[in-house]
Amino acid sequence: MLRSCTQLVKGLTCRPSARCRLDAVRSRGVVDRISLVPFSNASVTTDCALPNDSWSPDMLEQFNKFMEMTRDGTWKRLPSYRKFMEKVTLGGKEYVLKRAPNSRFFMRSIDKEGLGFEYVMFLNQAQKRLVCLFQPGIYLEGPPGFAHGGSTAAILDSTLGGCAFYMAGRIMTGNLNINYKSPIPLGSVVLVESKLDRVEGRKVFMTGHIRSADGQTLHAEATGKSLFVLSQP
Ligand SMILES: CCCCCCCCCC(=O)SCCNC(=O)CCNC(=O)[C@H](O)C(C)(C)COP(=O)(O)OP(=O)(O)OC[C@H]1O[C@@H](n2cnc3c(N)ncnc32)[C@H](O)[C@@H]1OP(=O)(O)O
Repeated sequence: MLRSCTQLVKGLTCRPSARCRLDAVRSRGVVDRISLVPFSNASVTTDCALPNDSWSPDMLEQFNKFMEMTRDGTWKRLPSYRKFMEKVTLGGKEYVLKRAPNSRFFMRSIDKEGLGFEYVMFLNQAQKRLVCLFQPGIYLEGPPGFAHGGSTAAILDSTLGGCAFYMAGRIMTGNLNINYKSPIPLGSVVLVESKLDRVEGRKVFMTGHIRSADGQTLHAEATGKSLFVLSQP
């Protein structure tokens, strides 16, 4: 656990409090082509894709590495909220997404930091890639000490779906094929990689995999049959 993220988040300053306010991160490295408007309720508008005290040194190291790559604009950090966005501007067109008043975005539904899905996503539009740094918390347990396969599917779905969304438009998951290769230890840091393979009409084909942060272990892979279907125009 961290004492403070002041020293660990390279080039950025924040108060050494439980909730770091990384304004410097918020103001850069965020997707500009697409505008996402979160709900106005303060309890759900905190950007969760920023370091908090539950992040391990390995998670921070990976975060710093990707933040460095946002400097020249090739990679963008994606903000993330407890409630999903209410408006999306995509390719100049605005979509209003109606949500139930007390609903939560599934991936951010556990309030206490570090217990559920801790993650941050980075998008590379030129390469049609989205990478997610993921640290599974103890509420995601399946086999003793390891992440539940459903949580692995959820982070793959969100990463591949996010990539399909940012690269192609509004989608629904039609089919997600996963081969589970090696269990993911709770509290470890893994890299979830996704890439847009091809678009055929309304079908968006994606590939992806999950590796340990050191690259040595392949935890899971999503095959080329994984399919996201674009909404009807
Ligand atoms: C930054 C964070 C971003 C977060 C991203 C969030 C990602 C999470 C996304 C989700 O969790 S979505 C929720 C889970 N998914 C669903 O509940 C979807 C349920 N299924 C449906 O709503 C519909 O079946 C679907 C929209 C997927 C497709 O129905 P449509 O009536 O719009 O399309 P249609 O059935 O006409 O199929 C269009 C094409 O896709 C093909 N297709 C559809 N489903 C398929 C399937 N399962 N396997 C293979 N092909 C499929 C279909 O054959 C056809 O191909 P062709 O154009 O070549 O004829």
